Amino acid sequence: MNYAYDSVERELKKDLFRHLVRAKYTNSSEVSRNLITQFTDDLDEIAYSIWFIPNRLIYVAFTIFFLLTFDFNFGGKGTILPLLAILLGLFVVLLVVEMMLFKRASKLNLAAKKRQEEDNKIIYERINNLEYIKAVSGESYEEKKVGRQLDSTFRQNKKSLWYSTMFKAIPQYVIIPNIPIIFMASTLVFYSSNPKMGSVFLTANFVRYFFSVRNLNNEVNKIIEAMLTLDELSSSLTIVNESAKTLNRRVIPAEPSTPVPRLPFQNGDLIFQGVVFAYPKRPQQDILRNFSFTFQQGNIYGIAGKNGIGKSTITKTTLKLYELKKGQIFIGEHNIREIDTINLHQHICYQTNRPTFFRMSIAENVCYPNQYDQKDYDKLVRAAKKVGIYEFITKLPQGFNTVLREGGSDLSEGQKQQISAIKMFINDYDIYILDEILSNVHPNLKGVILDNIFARLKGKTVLVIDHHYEIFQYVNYIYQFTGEKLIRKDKQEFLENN
Ligand SMILES: Nc1ncnc2c1ncn2[C@@H]1O[C@H](COP(=O)(O)OP(=O)(O)OP(=O)(O)O)[C@@H](O)[C@H]1O
Repeated sequence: MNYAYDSVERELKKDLFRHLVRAKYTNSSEVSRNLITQFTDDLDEIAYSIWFIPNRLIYVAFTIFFLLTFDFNFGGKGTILPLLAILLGLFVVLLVVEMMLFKRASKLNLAAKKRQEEDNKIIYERINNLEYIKAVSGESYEEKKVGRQLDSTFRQNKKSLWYSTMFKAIPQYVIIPNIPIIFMASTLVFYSSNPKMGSVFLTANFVRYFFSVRNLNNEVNKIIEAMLTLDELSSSLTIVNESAKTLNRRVIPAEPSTPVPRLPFQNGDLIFQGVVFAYPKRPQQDILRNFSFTFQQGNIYGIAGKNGIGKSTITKTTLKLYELKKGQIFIGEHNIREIDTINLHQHICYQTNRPTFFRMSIAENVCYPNQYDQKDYDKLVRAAKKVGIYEFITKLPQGFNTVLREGGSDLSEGQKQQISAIKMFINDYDIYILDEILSNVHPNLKGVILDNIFARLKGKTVLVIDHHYEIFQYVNYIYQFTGEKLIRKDKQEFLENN
């Protein structure tokens, strides 16, 4: 009874978490992006809708016309011409300043929009795959970091909003409204010489000033509103972060129902360029320290190294389970940062001594994240035979359709490793990472399975990480990992001495 109640509660929490992460985060980020885009577009539109240059030229024409109706010889101290020249000069200066600010504002807006789009792309990708990552690897995938990144995007958005406001609104609503004031002041000087025309001119400028100020007021309100909305979104994000922390984090398998199209890779070279990496929990302790290396397609690399040196970390960074501190990782010409995580995992076969299983059938599990197709059944049978698990599966009541318990707790460790190895035969990957595979399989059987596996992996990029060096007889090169570099070892000598 209690158990049932607990599980219902757990399901609800999972749902809530899913909702918070998927819907809320994504939504907030999108709202913020739309807000910025709409706001900057609004400013553009307003700026152009008031005629920009023609509007200012009309001011000049009117000013000249009105001034010409006044006494040329104002007080015998000179002619109208110097005054006209000053007014025109002032006008040109204002126009140039305005145009410069406008240009700067447009540039800033464009940069802000571009940055926003890039940020969003990365954030969406990470959020959308959060559960997937947890499901396939059990890695926490830096939820807190995603939250922090979102917060900083918000702060940046707010900053760019301020910039665009300063650069666009100042010329628009501070300089331009004040031009009528300048005109009004200059009119007053001549008012006595032609009160009738002076009154008309003063009224016209006053009306213009009134509308400008009213416009300014509306726009300021709009800016304040935008700022408040961003603040609200920002605090709702904090709530999401807090809730996420307290919720049950149990792994939920990502839906394998949407087939992700495979991205064509030119080649399967795996390239590390100046990679610096530390786990988010211990940010000061760099595990990969300026690590650069190219694993070439067609070669099998054996990687040895003492415990905790960072061999598996090479794998985790390749699978994009974490963000790098510095540097880049490429597959062929593609920076993995640009590749969707699920898509990336369709190119990399990651085999470990602790494989993950979901509460779904054996067939579905070994095809994941691709979908199992009935017509692949024969392939499945052939693969199961190659890894020595066919007999066992056929004895199960539903064979390959037997649904496993979450984590595969109804299988022995060796059986889990054998079933997981089926993946290498039914899917076609570019890169294979074999991290202490088949460690629980009986040595006699393990030898046969390894023969089959390495026969299958010809022409691929293969990394073999292991402390049981017998497996290194299958590799082309042996390297010792130090955290900074891979040091080449003589294969024969290594196998003889270890
Ligand atoms: N999720 C994690 N958070 C924090 N530190 C971690 C995490 N995973 C691994 N580490 C640390 O990173 C270092 C490298 O771990 P890694 O698993 O890459 O080593 P390894 O060379 O594969 O070791 P082994 O041969 O024992 O499997 C270790 O010191 C480990 O304690």
